[in-house]
Amino acid sequence: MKTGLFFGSYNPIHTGHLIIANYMANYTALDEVWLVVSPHNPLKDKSGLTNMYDRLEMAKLATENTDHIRVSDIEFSLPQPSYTIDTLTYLHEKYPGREFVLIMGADNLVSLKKWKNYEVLLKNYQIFVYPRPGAHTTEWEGHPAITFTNTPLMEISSTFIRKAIKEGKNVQFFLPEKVIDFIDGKGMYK
Ligand SMILES: Nc1ncnc2c1ncn2[C@@H]1O[C@H](COP(=O)(O)OP(=O)(O)OP(=O)(O)O)[C@@H](O)[C@H]1O
Ligand SMILES: O=C(O)c1ccc[n+]([C@@H]2O[C@H](COP(=O)([O-])O)[C@@H](O)[C@H]2O)c1
Repeated sequence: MKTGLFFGSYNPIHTGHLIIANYMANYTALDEVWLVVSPHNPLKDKSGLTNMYDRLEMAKLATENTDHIRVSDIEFSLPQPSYTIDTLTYLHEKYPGREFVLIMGADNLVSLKKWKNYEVLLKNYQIFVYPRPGAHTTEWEGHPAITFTNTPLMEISSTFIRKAIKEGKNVQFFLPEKVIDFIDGKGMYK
């Protein structure tokens, strides 16, 4: 079973994430994609980060009726910040029958050399990378662990959405209706 792991803060999950997850789960050699909600990205400041249970709930609401896409809270019970190599080691032990592949945007590949044990990660795992606007990744071209995919480019980010909500703008279609209702109901990002 080839499983793609799409790690993220998902603060909040948006249509960009969902299109990538759909593409990876249904248009590539992967059998499934797990959206792994990370409590705390080690390279990001924790202030301004919505609590992980709300981020998890939004990811679940967004993927309720999707094929081959699941949401994982596996990092909630692991030490923080969330180092991907440690999560992979844990998952490898827990699911010995699965082959895990990492999915990341080119923006994360640009900072990969700052990640904990990134050489071990590259030695033991395949990484599917898709383009993000402004991310320059030429130094990685031809690397045996890295596969660049042809997913569409979408210039949308959680930062953009949080700012738009704060400014009272309409965010319809940037994220699923159910997630918007959840955010409104809790008065988040105001
Ligand atoms: N519009 C998008 N298209 C494709 N991939 C995206 C898009 N937005 C985010 N991603 C990717 O999804 C993963 C999780 O990203 P993350 O949760 O940090 O979202 P983000 O929108 O980049 O958030 P933020 O703006 O808060 O940094 C990362 O690998 C990131 O590259
Ligand atoms: O392992 C690391 O050193 C490491 C460094 C930076 C980011 N990550 C992970 O990469 C994922 C993407 O984070 P984000 O905030 O861009 O969605 C998230 O799961 C982080 O925990 C992991």
